[in-house]
Amino acid sequence: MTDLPVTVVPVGGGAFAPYDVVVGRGLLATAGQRIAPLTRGRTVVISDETVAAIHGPALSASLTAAGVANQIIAVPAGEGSKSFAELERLMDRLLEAGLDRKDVVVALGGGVVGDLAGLAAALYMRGIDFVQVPTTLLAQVDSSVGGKTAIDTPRGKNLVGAFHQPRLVLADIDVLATLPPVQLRSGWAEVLKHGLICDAAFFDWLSGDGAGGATGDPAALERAVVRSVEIKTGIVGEDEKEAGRRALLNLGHTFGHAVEAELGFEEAALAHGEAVALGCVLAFQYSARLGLCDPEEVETVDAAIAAAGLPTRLKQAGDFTADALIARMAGDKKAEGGRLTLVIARAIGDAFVEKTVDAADLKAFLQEQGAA
Ligand SMILES: NC(=O)c1ccc[n+]([C@@H]2O[C@H](COP(=O)([O-])OP(=O)(O)OC[C@H]3O[C@@H](n4cnc5c(N)ncnc54)[C@H](O)[C@@H]3O)[C@@H](O)[C@H]2O)c1
Ligand SMILES: O=C(O)C(=O)C[C@@H](O)[C@H](O)[C@H](O)COP(=O)(O)O
Ligand SMILES: [Zn+2]
Repeated sequence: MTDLPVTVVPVGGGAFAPYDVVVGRGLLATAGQRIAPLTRGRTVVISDETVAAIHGPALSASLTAAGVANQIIAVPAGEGSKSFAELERLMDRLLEAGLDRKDVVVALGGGVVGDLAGLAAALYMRGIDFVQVPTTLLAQVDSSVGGKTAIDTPRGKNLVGAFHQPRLVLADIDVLATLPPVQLRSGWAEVLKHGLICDAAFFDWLSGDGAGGATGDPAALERAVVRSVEIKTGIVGEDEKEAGRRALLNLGHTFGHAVEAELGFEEAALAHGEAVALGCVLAFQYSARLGLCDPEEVETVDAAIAAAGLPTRLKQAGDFTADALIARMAGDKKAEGGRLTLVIARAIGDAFVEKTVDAADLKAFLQEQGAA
């Protein structure tokens, strides 16, 4: 096993089997040794074409060295792969590979691969185990942890899915070195979100001394990943299936998902984290409009998000009508009986779920923000 220090964040406390999130450097090279005990000597690695070409060989060699026979199935890179069509192709390839119920699959990639492979694992023979090896910042800080798996439909984001927790998560900070800058920024948005939800001191650090993480500083990235995972696992351990507190992790997402759905998933014009960044600014602006949050706090949020090179204005994402955005928001999974639900905030680090959002007021707000 590697001599490099790692941080192990245990996930548990819920109704699911506990597992570890291991964060550190050089983890890909020793991944085989960590994954081998979970397998019966073989696995299928699910990746996307970009990640498979860059990091597939190292993972494959590590598995082989640990005595785990392996093959890689690669789906096209991008949000378009979170689709029924790609799920069907993937299920068929898993069946063709001859996996049985005791086999384990490994997801090597960003949130798209993790969400798709996780759902495939949840469905394959009614559920087999899977391991997450996240290769984007977003996947390391967020999507690989907590067991939400899903595909999109033209009607909206993540509307078909399952809760299916991984057996193990291996977050190797070194793989982030090959990530395009836009993807680092996108992941940084979910990191900032964690601070905005419940840790003002973390948010201060992210906007100050830790800001280099947004452009790839490995030490800042490692600290940001560890703290994000601690925050997320703390919430998921209490509320796996989003009966209550887990909805906080959706800060920025009701607006963000509406924007993503309006833009379309096939050729996603905006990365998920970019949409979330914009959504967080809108959530804080709306909180100030309701008189809940000090406008100065909104400016601080706006400035930190803009400084990370992330969008803060609706017009930066495209042209939208308020009615279309509200229709999308009403179809969000948090909405109950058609009632709009939003995660808003009293202050940085103090977000809460608001279940009675006035549609007419929200429409006026979106129009003030540039929607038609
Ligand atoms: N399940 C959850 O809890 C959860 C949480 C947050 C986001 N998500 C979902 O995650 C998805 C977004 O994930 P993402 O931002 O990781 O996008 P992604 O998986 O599409 O990856 C972004 C791009 O980076 C490339 N890439 C990945 N790792 C790389 C590396 N190390 N080097 C070079 N290129 C690399 C990919 O090929 C892709 O082109 C969205 O669908 C979102 O809904 C899910
Ligand atoms: O883990 C969660 O819970 C989250 O909400 C994390 C989000 O960042 C993530 O994008 C998630 O996929 C959104 O979930 P959804 O239920 O709104 O589709
Ligand atoms: Zn998200």
